[in-house]
Amino acid sequence: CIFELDCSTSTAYFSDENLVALVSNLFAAGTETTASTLRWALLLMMRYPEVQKKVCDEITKVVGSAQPRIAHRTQMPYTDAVIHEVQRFANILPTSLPHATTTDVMFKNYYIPKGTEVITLLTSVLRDQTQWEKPDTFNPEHFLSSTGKFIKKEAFMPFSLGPRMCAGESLAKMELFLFFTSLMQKFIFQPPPGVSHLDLDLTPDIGFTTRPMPHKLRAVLRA
Ligand code: HEM
Repeated sequence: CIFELDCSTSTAYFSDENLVALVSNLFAAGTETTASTLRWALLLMMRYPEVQKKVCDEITKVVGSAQPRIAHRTQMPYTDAVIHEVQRFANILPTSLPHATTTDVMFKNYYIPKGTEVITLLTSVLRDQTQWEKPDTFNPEHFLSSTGKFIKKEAFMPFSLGPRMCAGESLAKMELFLFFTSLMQKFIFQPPPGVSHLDLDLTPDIGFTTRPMPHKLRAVLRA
């Protein structure tokens, strides 16, 4: 079970109770995460208008006025890099989910007995100074080669790793691409009148997921 639901009261796999827990978990795991990432994306586009402009230019060139489709992604390295960098920078689940050792483990000279709760810190990888040129700065170039091609990075693991990594990774990636490009195709996002983009505060709010602070934004219809 993930989040707050307790599945320990039923022993049968296919009980109503289990079904309700599973469906609730899917909603909990699948909505807040994607929504928070998109909120970060809009805030970062307001904060970095030059990045937003490049995304819009790529959308105009590749998608035009058509409905964005997942097949467009491979032709849109800049937008792909921006979405990856939003996820890296936003780091929405910094401590992933708690796990427990199923056997006694020796790890880097530490003895961890069976049944010990283990919390992995995804921040330590997503902001690793040895892996990223500017770990604490929003910088889509982290995912771009010198010729503008998208490059995969081993240290990109906002969905965690291993057998219990995020079950919705592919769905989440599709959702992020389609929602983000559809919004950027239709609107330019700007701070409200009188607020400079340089003054936008990127300090995260406090909570189980790392969300941005509440911000006002202006969505101007693109001509
Ligand atoms: C930006 C979006 C998302 C991020 C960053 C994210 C990240 C994560 C992370 C870090 C975990 C914990 C992995 C671990 O325990 O090691 C997780 C688990 C999980 N996620 Fe996601 N997730 C996202 C979207 C989704 C979506 C859209 C769904 C499906 C509707 C989903 C379903 C799940 C489920 C079912 C688990 C538990 C897997 C298990 O315990 O075996 N997630 N997610």
